[in-house]
Amino acid sequence: MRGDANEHSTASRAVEPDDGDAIIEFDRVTKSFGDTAVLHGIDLAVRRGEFLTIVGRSGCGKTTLLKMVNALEYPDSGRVLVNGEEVKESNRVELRRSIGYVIQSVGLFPNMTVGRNVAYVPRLTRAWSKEQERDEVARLLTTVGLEPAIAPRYPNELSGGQRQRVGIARALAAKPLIMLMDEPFGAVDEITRRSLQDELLNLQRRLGLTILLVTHDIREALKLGDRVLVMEGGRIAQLGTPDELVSYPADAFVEELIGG
Ligand SMILES: Nc1ncnc2c1ncn2[C@@H]1O[C@H](COP(=O)(O)OP(=O)(O)OP(=O)(O)O)[C@@H](O)[C@H]1O
Repeated sequence: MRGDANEHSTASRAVEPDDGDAIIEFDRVTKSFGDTAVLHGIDLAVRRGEFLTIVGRSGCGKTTLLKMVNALEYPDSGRVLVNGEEVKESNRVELRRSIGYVIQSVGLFPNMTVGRNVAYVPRLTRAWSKEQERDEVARLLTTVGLEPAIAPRYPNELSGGQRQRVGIARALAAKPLIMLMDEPFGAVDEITRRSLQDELLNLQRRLGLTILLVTHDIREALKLGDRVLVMEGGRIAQLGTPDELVSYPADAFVEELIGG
């Protein structure tokens, strides 16, 4: 999708919510917490198989936007649709199981081995037989660049980068079509971060995943995103390909972000 000649040619044009290929749609979504308005009428369509990165200052509403996709937050007005179905009307448990969610801080279950962590959702849904479980866990650990031999270890016996990889393997185990990632590489060193980014890009292309990834790091957003959503104060400042953002920043805020 990156570099696609059919990509939107204007720098700040949002995809229309009725885009036929959309897997996630936001339709005039607003959200407040008490007196604080956090999202102001967000219109957004994320395409199937798209890697969308979301960037913006702290508190601009990135996490809230992400949480609306897996029903951790609901809009005050407007609609969020996943696969054409309104999130508000969906079965929350099924929806969450079908969407991978990777966040920086709350990671793995500390009292479970790596293997049990990875197999968590398939165990709940009895998707794997006992024999299958060992093979699938090994395959997933290998997929995210880990030795299958770490399966019996506990999370506190791993490095931060290894834990992040296990978190991604756990999310992948549920065979999600959508992955929501909130600062997934925030706590790892620069070299590990780059290698995790590269592996994630490979995985996304190989599996055709739709990924929404929140980051503070504009370089990460430009590297990973087919499109980048820049948020400012609960609004979309710009939505465009990395090239569009760099060549045609929509306003001074985006320009400063890119420049930095
Ligand atoms: N459950 C909540 N109750 C009250 N206020 C909340 C709640 N969740 C978020 N907020 C507020 O909403 C605003 C947006 O929060 P959000 O987490 O979406 O921002 P963010 O862009 O992800 O920030 P950061 O980059 O710091 O994670 C902030 O002012 C935050 O304090």
